[in-house]
Amino acid sequence: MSESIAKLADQAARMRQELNKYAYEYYVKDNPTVEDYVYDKLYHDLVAIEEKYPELITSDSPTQRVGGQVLQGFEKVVHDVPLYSLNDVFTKEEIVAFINRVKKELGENVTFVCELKIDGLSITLRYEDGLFVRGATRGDGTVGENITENLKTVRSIPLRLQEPLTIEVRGECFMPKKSFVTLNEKRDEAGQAIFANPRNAAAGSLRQLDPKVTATRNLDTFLYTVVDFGPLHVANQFTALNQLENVGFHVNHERRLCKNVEEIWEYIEEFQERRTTLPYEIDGVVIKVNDFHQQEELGFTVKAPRWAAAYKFPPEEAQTKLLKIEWTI
Ligand SMILES: NC(=O)c1cc2c(=O)c3cc(F)ccc3oc2nc1N
Repeated sequence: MSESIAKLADQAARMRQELNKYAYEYYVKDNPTVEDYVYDKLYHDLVAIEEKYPELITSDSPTQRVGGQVLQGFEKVVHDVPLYSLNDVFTKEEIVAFINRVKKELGENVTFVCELKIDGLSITLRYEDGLFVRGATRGDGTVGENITENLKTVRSIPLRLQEPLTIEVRGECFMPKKSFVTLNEKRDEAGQAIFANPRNAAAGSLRQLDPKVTATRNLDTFLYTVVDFGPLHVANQFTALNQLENVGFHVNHERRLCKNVEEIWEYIEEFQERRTTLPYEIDGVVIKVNDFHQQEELGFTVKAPRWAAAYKFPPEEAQTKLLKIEWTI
């Protein structure tokens, strides 16, 4: 590589770092430090360099987010570690039973983490030396579909982590409510079938064979699990979530440490109230034992972790029916 090309390569690398930093501030920290036109100008200048010298293009360049070719289909991906589902609970009594069972096995010294249950699609993301190498759907928990090209178009998914980590992380890909309304308005105007809910719209958008279509759907993510938490050097779920955000992932901020059923129920009631005001759909609250060693002690059943429970909100229409019944009595 000649002297001037080497200098250009360095300049392009610095531009990518700057652009990825702006994207992290905007999509992950929700706290942009520059106006959009600054980002757009720098992005435009990087595209100009890469168009002139394609050999300088790297996989983590933001210009590579919207993939090239339309796929014929999705390759199968076998998950080294299965993506389990969660045991659902529907009442406070069932939460009490869950907490009592956990405390019976672990003793009284247990802390729980409550997280919002995002109503999207489970995804798993693999990084090697900090670079995004593969993204897949949950599928049946053991075999999913390789949707890397489509996930690369999701702006909150980092193409390069802030540290050169080799890890696999899991989370939810979802369509924000505002994007869902706009998409359905456009589809309705175009005489196309509209999506029933944001979850279906996200599923339909991730199953597009043409990444250029996925790129228009304004999908977002919240990550919540590190498959092998070794590289992150964290001992519990709460710090794992903080670390996931520090290395570049979008993590939901409404997470809360709870010591007992009362605190858990307080969190549930708060978000049952706030549910309609959130910019994304949730269908409940996930309650997890916080300490990873205690999680390992409890382990898994065939289908679900014994150290977590998903409290499901009553469906909204049922809630209004309930209100009506109370009113007539
Ligand atoms: N939809 C969600 O927002 C959400 C989902 C899961 C899971 O499905 C899940 C499945 C497991 F086997 C273990 C932990 C989990 O944690 C989770 N945490 C969340 N916040």
